Amino acid sequence: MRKKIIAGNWKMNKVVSEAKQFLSDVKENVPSSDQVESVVCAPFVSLPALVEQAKGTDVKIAAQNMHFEENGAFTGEVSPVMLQDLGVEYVVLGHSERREMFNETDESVNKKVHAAFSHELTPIVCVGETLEQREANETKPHVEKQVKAALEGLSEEQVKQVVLAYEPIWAIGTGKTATSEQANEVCTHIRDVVQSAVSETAADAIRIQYGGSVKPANVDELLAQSDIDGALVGGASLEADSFLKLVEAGKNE
Ligand SMILES: O=C(CO)COP(=O)(O)O
Repeated sequence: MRKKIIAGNWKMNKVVSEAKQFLSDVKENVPSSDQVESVVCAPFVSLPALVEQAKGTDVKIAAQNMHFEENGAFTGEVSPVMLQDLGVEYVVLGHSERREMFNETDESVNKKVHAAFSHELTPIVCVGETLEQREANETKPHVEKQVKAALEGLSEEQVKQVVLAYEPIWAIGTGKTATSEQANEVCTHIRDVVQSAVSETAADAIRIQYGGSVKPANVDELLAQSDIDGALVGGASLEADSFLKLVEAGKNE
């Protein structure tokens, strides 16, 4: 049985004091990490404070991006070495906003996935189609290409630890959630892709989140689907109450 993973992706929101307030509101109230993984994906500037505050609690801290190189002349970038040194445990890679606005490619995502494993960071790799691709019936081939590229060159053991997040771009921040059946259909396809590209064991173990307008009102139905193992949540993860409802839902399924 795959353990559910609920991750709040704050995107470019919250100053450090707000981030600390959020963590103090949730840290004693999240379910045990034996039951569900609760992850907060925060801007770089808040990571040191959040990692400190999360010590000894069931909240895990994630970065929202990183460079693939360990150090060097990359002005403005943050490296996997720096995240590992801080005690960050997860890193979101290849979010559609980064692919669309910051030139993230399948190739750079794959390099970052390898860099994550070299530095004991668990990658949460985002994939998903645009509305145009969905309407042109290109969802499955597009997502398949992204998944295969992201996992290229990983060992079976590493693939088992990856978290994939299926986020249809047309459902992000729009209030339009994919129906749970639509979401599950693509997540099932992703698992089939992992099975044929890697192995049945890897496909059974890998966790696949859904993301795109997830909120307390629709999370139960999404998590009840056969191939959805969690949620990557933007807007509805910003308030402590709402985040707590989402992680509780992960526990119940
Ligand atoms: O992009 C997302 C999470 O990474 C989804 O954002 P929303 O939950 O705000 O639609």
